[in-house]
Amino acid sequence: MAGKLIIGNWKMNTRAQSAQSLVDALLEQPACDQPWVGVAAPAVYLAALGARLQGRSIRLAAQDVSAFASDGAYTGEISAAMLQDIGCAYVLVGHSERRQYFAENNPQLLAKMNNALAAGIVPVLCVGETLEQREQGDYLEVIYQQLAVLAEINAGEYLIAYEPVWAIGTGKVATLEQIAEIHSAIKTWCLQNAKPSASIRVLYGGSVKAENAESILMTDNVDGALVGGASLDAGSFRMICQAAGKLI
Ligand SMILES: O=C(CO)COP(=O)(O)O
Repeated sequence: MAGKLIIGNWKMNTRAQSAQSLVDALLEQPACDQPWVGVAAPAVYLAALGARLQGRSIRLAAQDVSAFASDGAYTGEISAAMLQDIGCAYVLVGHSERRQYFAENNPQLLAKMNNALAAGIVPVLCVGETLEQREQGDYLEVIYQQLAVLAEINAGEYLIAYEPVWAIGTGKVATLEQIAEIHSAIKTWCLQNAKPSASIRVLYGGSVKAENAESILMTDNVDGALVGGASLDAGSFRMICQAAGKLI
């Protein structure tokens, strides 16, 4: 798909009613009800939102998927097949908050990626360095280690999201130069090391807002945005989607 992709990551926010209202508000906006717009809602609301989105263009996304492939005795887990069953098109894999709070590592993330791909869901591998890693200067090495998962994947369509940890929820957006440097490095690494599908697409995430979306989306090698806080406000998210729509 050409053009820019926008995925809103709601994280652990909303209630059944507010999740429904948010999706309803987005569906009313032609800029948002597009196949290049996705919403990553909390797992417990995905089924209801999937039903609401049937026949519409906005894509449903999950925030995580189990590393276990098949049904079975894995209390609390949600499989890729379950996510596919309720209409998820995308799933986030290895978000920095999951790496931080759940110690997710490359072997687990590879299993999650493969499970999503086997279920026909496009996984979005999230990578990014902490402030300390950036200040130490070895941030590219950190990102390459996170990307190493992709070298183990044989086929299938996936996305990458570059989210510098220091820019998430902080209001500190990376500069356009920093974004361009990393996105270009990610694509070069993938060309040399991964067995990608048709194209390598890299989204940027970290304090993307209505005010900065257009300049970020116009930056070299930025194929879209993964939006946290601003995706919880229908007006802000609409403006970000509008900025993306102008660039098709
Ligand atoms: O983590 C993010 C999206 O996955 C970014 O969050 P913010 O847009 O709130 O900084």
